[in-house]
Amino acid sequence: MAAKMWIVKIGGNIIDHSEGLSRFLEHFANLRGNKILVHGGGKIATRTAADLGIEAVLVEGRRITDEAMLRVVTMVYAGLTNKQLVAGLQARGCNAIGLSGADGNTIKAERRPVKEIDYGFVGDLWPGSVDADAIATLVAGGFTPVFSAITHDGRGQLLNTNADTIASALAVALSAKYDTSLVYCFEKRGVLRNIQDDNSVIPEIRAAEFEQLKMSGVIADGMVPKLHNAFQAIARGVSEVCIGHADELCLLRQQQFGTRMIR
Ligand SMILES: Nc1ncnc2c1ncn2[C@@H]1O[C@H](COP(=O)(O)OP(=O)(O)O)[C@@H](O)[C@H]1O
Ligand SMILES: CC(=O)N[C@@H](CCC(=O)OP(=O)(O)O)C(=O)O
Repeated sequence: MAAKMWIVKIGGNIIDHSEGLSRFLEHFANLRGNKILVHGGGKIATRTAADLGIEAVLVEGRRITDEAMLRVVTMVYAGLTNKQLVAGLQARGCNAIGLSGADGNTIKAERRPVKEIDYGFVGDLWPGSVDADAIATLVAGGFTPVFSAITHDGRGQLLNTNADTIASALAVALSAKYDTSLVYCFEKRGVLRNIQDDNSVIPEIRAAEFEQLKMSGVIADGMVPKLHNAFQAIARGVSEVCIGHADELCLLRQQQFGTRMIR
């Protein structure tokens, strides 16, 4: 039987709160089996850009990334945030190694083609984007990779890539080698039937129900692309995808964590 691999993604709201982040890092460090952490940090990038007099523009949840914004997101995601997470995990006995997609050529992207909107230096992934062999070598060496939302095109250009998409692509690629679970951690207890009610967690969502929940407005905003990535992963062979609160990561093993996606 293939060895277990957990791909865990944390969103910007968790990274932004030091106490919640400490609790999450503790849970993640204690998670048994092979594991990879993927992080965003969108809120911090927006704040840092504002401090530098650069306005953030997001279209359908994707950041328009001109040269100045690329410098900011590279500094924030691949720099400060990544290194703080790595240091936090090292302090908890987890041998983390921080990576962008350029490091070890682990994740290659293509600049998003200009249609109605020019997103600038935003990278899209394709099925061959992830070098699963390179990542497996690090994992076999005892390292826990921590991926930021920065990739490259292989021709010297760094690109900003949505962290949920990176997590999904990693899970799909690593499914060929491991029994892979993809876990999205955020600040709510799962996909909620009523966004005002933290106890209205929907335990399971089937692919067929996703459209219906979107149409009725139960699922909105950032949850739409997140679930799209989740179902794409399931459709492409990932064993398990779930979404829940960063504080409840310890419930994963008991299968009591948040919302589970079903094919
Ligand atoms: N039904 C829902 N259940 C939970 N969250 C939802 C739902 N519909 C919309 N959302 C919103 O989706 C957000 C998560 O998406 P996003 O902000 O992109 O997450 P992250 O930055 O953590 O990856 C939540 O903060 C919440 O406001
Ligand atoms: C292209 C694009 O939009 N990239 C994202 C990458 C960070 C991210 O995904 O962060 P969260 O998980 O905190 O949202 C951005 O710059 O916001």
